[in-house]
Amino acid sequence: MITVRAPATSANLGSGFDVFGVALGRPADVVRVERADETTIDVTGTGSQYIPENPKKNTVGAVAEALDAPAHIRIDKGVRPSSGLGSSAASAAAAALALNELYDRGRTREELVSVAAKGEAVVSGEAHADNVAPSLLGGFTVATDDGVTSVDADVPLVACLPDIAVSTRDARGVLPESTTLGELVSTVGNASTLTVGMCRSDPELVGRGMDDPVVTPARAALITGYDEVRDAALDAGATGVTVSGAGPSILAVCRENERRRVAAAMVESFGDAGVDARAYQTEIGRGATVL
Ligand SMILES: Nc1ncnc2c1ncn2[C@@H]1O[C@H](COP(=O)(O)OP(=O)(O)OP(=O)(O)O)[C@@H](O)[C@H]1O
Ligand SMILES: N[C@@H](CCO)C(=O)O
Repeated sequence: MITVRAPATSANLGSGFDVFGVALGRPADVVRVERADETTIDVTGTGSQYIPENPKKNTVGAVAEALDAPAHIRIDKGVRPSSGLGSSAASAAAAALALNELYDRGRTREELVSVAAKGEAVVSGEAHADNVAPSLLGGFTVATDDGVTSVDADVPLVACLPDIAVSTRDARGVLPESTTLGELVSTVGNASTLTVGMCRSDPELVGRGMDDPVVTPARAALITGYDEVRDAALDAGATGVTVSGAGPSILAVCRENERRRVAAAMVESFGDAGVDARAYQTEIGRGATVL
């Protein structure tokens, strides 16, 4: 039996839609695999009642098929589904690393990114790698059609998860089909600022570089209280705030000693909007680990 812990992740970071991602220190999924003649799946943990155990509908089923590695797979969910914290990707990343070990397939972590992304296609119809890449590799990742690059970064974060669900499929449905040249220039500038900030582990630059004039405004409308929660986080000292992945979680970047204050302000502001929420005070973390 092989057991793997794979972390939650935050994709997009505003200006890096479908490209940027970071691994979070917590929460995480834990996946156990044992060889079997055919794949079966059991799911326990947070939100497990909403997750299909049919291998054709669960992200780990697609991973087992891609690696030709049938197994009994037990998923203990620490990352709530439809959270914007890469829940479906955490299971897929953990399964990819675990099944690679179990069947001695010899794939590198970089090679496993495209395997785990096949799991994401089961959920949203497209094989995005921007959550599975950081969940496997850790740190800050840049996933493009040409492959994945990553860098370790030390940046304090708060991920605030409201008690509402937004599916990736629905959140992609509200996106504009085109953008202006001015918005393109601004997005490239911000994404570049953010990347330099990650290389320097500089929360000021990372926060400033998260601004995005195209995707985030369209999605904010799906999250009750978004504008108020963002303003509360900024007032409490966050250097930047954006929608985490496809939402509804909201991600704030801050300095080390301001995480607690930012987390409290975000939860209180969601409360004022009539929405229960919890905040993870975390940081950019490492990738999946074999336990
Ligand atoms: N192993 C799994 N873990 C979690 N969700 C799964 C899994 N397999 C299939 N799903 C389905 O995927 C959907 C959740 O995925 P979705 O991409 O919408 O959310 P997310 O992974 O939390 O968010 P994001 O990708 O925006 O960070 C739910 O409908 C859930 O039933
Ligand atoms: N980049 C993806 C992440 C969620 O799977 C999106 O924002 O739709």
